[in-house]
Amino acid sequence: MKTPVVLKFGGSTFPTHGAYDELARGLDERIRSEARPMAVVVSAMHGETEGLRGRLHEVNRKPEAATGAGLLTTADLVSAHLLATALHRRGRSATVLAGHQLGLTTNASFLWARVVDTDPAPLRKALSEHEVVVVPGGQAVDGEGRPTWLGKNSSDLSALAVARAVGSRVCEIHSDVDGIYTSDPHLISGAQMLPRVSYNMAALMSLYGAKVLHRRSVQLALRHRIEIVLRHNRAPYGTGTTISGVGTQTAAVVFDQRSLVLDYPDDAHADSAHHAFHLEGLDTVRLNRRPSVAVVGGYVDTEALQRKHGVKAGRAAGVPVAEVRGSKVTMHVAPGSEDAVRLAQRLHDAMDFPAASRTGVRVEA
Ligand SMILES: Nc1ncnc2c1ncn2[C@@H]1O[C@H](COP(=O)(O)OP(=O)(O)O)[C@@H](O)[C@H]1O
Ligand SMILES: N[C@@H](CC(=O)OP(=O)(O)O)C(=O)O
Repeated sequence: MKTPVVLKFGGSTFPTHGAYDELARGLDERIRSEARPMAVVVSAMHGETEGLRGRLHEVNRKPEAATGAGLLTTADLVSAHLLATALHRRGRSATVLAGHQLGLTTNASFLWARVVDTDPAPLRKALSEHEVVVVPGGQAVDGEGRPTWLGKNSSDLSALAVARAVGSRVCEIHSDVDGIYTSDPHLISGAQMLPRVSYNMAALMSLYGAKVLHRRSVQLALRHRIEIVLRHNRAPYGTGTTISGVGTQTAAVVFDQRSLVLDYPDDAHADSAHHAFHLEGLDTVRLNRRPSVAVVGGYVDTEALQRKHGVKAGRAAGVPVAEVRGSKVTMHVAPGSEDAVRLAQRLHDAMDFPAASRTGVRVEA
């Protein structure tokens, strides 16, 4: 079998049901030109996962984690089947490999599970029998076969896990932006696309909230030397950033309006909270100039987690904005999410980017 192509399409690809046929058309053309089997990881339609979370909490305000994982991951499964059926309509042979069929086994940390074992056999078999294998992002199972979730926005991680399992040297991640920019291009004017970014810089930027890439997916790529190519999710699927071992020193202003800084009475309390969040598999940053922890990306019940670990609850202090200059990061804290955008714009305006690269910014909303 030829080495499969591994592609991921994020939730922003599917604003409407018509988008499944549009993508099926693009994949159909690619199969015709490349004649290689294709593994396509897809995320849930925009808003579906959070819609399910809302429904879950309406029925039970404190659901068990295993139930959360079982329910929330179904949104991506719906998306996978919609893409498969769109491909069938175009005469392509496609199948869906859900979490329980995929060969990814995780620990039992149901909502932020970590992969502990990968069996490539199911993927290889499916790829030898079908032109396209569609994989719902974020899904896996624990050692007892119970559904687990790799966490919020974890389809990128699924894509890298699939690339690793099938031996692909490249994984293409498609989103509503064509690459990593010097700041969120939808919020910060003058943000510039970075054509080549090193694994370390990409991991650092995603740790501080550049949500175009999931941090653990970059770590997996680095460990197995898989190149990540970021592309736009609409035809002609323009390529922006390539992430590999090579990349120039970068300046950037990174933030996510959902992130939160928690202040603690002293360093010891902040350290315990940071440790507790880490044990839960969450991305948190311990600020070094104050007894605080930044919980990056939101969607976390920080109070419940602190209670679970017997940690004194931190006080919400605002939204972290990271000023990155090479490997040096300065953390700023904005009082609210709108202030974070204004602060990020000011910091970005003050950065000295070469004039030539101010042109050529490609963002399609
Ligand atoms: N530095 C950055 N570079 C590029 N995109 C960024 C950056 N910081 C934040 N983003 C945001 O990441 C978004 C893409 O990630 P995401 O919403 O998870 O897409 P998808 O649903 O396709 O997976 C973009 O719409 C952009 O607003
Ligand atoms: N169900 C996932 C889908 C996902 O990973 O999203 P995206 O690829 O769009 O970031 C989530 O909402 O977390």
